[in-house]
Amino acid sequence: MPSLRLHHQLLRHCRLSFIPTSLSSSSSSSSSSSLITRSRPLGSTASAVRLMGTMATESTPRLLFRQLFEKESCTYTYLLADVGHPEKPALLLDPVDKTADRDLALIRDLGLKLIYAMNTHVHADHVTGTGLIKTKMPGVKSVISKASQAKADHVVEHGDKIHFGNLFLEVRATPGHTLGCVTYVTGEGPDQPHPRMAFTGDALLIRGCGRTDFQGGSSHQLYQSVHSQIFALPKDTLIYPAHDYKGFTVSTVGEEMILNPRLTKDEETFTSIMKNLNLAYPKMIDVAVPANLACGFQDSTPEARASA
Ligand SMILES: N[C@@H](CCC(=O)N[C@@H](CSS)C(=O)NCC(=O)O)C(=O)O
Repeated sequence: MPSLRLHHQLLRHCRLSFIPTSLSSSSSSSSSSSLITRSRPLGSTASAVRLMGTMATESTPRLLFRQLFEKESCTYTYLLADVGHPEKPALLLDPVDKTADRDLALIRDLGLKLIYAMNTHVHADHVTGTGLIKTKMPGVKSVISKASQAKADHVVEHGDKIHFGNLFLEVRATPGHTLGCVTYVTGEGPDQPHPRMAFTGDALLIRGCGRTDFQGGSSHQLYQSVHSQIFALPKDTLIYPAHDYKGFTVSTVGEEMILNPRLTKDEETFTSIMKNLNLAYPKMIDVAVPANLACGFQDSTPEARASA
């Protein structure tokens, strides 16, 4: 029975806090603990930027994964680390300022080395924890998409790979909720987690999707993004969104392709649904957007931005 199989898959995944990946080590695996690589030519820019020169002995990647919740904005923050690597390099996806201390305490307790604090997009409903984390843990680098036009240490584009230890995330452009939305997907390969995991931000929510009525939103773009970049992933890919308002924690591509009440419709019906959502503007939008364009610093003067 397909629904039962899905249920077992989810249960199995949720019970694992350490996800071992393949025991075989790839001959091409990187020995540095952090790196952002770009497969396309970049003109005069180097095609691979080494962020930390630390050399480590090759080790078996093993994913530590935690889903963390911020209850005021119903935001999920995700912690991922390669605990098979001697440095235990870690990254945080979509941290919130209000829970930054909790997240950093967890990272210290687990003996991880946080290298990236990343955002899927410029959030409108809460202030990102990225700026605060950078001040509290010097050396951490912020990451966001170039299309978001926000300030960060590293701006990434579709196709880039974000390495942490011997694991990596692939960047997929999924505009529509905002112009600069990206989905981060765990890598494909024998040493990478299976099933794959997609961190969809607000592009695809469980049984829903991000609104498209501000910040360069477009229902047409969102529909195309989800269908071409997320629904094209293997059906067992786990969906981890940036928000949930109903108590869901995880879904799969296969499940959303069948059960998502908006994205299973044709594009015209989808557009009409989105036009008639009639949602109130997020309460914090006027504070959050300028702050998040400056890496989460609420003082968005040029001086504050320069020191971000
Ligand atoms: N009430 C909340 C904002 C709720 C909201 O608008 N959520 C966004 C994502 S955060 S910008 C959204 O896209 N929701 C889609 C949906 O269908 O609910 C607040 O005031 O912060």
